[in-house]
Amino acid sequence: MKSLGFNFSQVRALSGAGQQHGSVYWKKGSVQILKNASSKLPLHQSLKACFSVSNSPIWMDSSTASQCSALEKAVGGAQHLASITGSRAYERFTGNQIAKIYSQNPEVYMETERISLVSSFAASLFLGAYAPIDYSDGSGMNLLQIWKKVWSVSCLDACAPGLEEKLGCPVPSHSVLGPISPYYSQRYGFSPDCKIVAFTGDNPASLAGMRLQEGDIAISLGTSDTLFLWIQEPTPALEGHILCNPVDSQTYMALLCFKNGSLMRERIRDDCASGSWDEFSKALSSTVAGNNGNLGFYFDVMEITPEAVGIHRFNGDNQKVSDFPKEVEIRALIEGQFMAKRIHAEKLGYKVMPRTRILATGGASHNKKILQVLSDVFNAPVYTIDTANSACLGSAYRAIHGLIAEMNVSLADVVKLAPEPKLAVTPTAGAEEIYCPLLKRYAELEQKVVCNPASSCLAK
Ligand SMILES: Nc1ncnc2c1ncn2[C@@H]1O[C@H](COP(=O)(O)OP(=O)(O)O)[C@@H](O)[C@H]1O
Ligand SMILES: O=C(CO)[C@@H](O)[C@H](O)COP(=O)(O)O
Repeated sequence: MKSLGFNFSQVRALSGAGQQHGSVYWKKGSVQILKNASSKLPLHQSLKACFSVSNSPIWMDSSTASQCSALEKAVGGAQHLASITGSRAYERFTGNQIAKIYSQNPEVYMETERISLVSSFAASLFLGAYAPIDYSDGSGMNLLQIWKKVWSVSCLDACAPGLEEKLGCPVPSHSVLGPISPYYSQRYGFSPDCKIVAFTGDNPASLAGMRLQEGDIAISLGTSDTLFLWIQEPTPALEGHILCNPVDSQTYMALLCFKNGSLMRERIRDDCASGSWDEFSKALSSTVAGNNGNLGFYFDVMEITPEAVGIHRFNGDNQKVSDFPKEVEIRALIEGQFMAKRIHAEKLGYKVMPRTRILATGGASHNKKILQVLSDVFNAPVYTIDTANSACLGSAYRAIHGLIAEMNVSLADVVKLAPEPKLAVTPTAGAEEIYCPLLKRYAELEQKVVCNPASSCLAK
């Protein structure tokens, strides 16, 4: 941006977002190095000795099953943990990741003075000091008591000793953390008055960028697929996550995460469409809604929602088949991914209503043929915003909001002049009649492919 001539001196506030759940481990004494970083050097040179863990765990890590069981046991069971933190124990959630580091490398843990999320890590760079974790991204750790918005002592104690001190106090997501560090004003020309507003997770930032309203459903088609809703009175359950709302601390956000998103679509695109999205889209156009009853489950890696792995194809008579013609495979993948989203959103209590709007974002939301299937499966119109990078736009909105949020101004008021989402596609006539019975079949077949203790996932 500097070499493009961007005028940093005009920036009044900035915020940002990071993939949720990942964690960064700062070595004892690092805060001084961060504070005193020389503006003559790039940050990576000044900070290279600051980290006690060199490979930070990210959300795709699922190696903490034993820590998850221990956490659920320590607090009185999976539902009880969900009632406290909004989610039962998940492998990628930061508390379980920290517990693993502590149990495998206690000396590394003891050497760590601060643990940041990806979001609060990035905020720390701009602040030149350790930035607090915001309530919304903090809800993805299995550590935050989401009702009182304080760390849960029983969860902290179950994960590692002395953890509260290493996490710092969580703050409302709209908090102004302080002015930008001298490093950034000297090196890039920011005004020393530029404010840093708490950073948050990518999905919470997307909720802000899409200006989600109650009743809307947001579907992000990025590396992972996620689905999120704005809710007033959540009931945390054994499936899905409840997070504090990033733009309104009194309300909540429900989130479902599907690990087999774009990477799965890319794999089928490479196998069945010569690696071309155009060819992939043509296959969707050349096949009929409902795929003549053929449907499939495509999980190259262990899925989060539902817990299942492997590729499972069924013909119209519910018989398992080993392959489909290429075009049928492509439609089965996309229909299957969207049917799963609708079924699991409905399990969370969401109902598709006549006024339902689906707001689509993420890389695959550029693809109209994919959006058409989404619209047909949900029988609802799909909208997109000009930029598919809603997490980035949401960070800009949140930065402006942070400057005046204390005056009780809502984010909706701050961004009311921003362009409205654009209608991308509407449901095809007759889609509801096709997908109603298919959704029922998909839900029944899903029961056959999910992992449960009585059956091996891989054997099916
Ligand atoms: N035309 C397209 N059709 C379908 N998927 C696409 C298309 N263009 C990009 N993508 C997908 O978008 C993904 C990236 O989405 P993005 O939202 O940037 O990811 P992230 O969640 O990592 O931020 C890529 O993995 C790619 O598969
Ligand atoms: O784990 C989750 C949400 O719970 C992921 O959605 C991550 O937040 C990162 O997503 P991508 O940006 O890689 O899709």
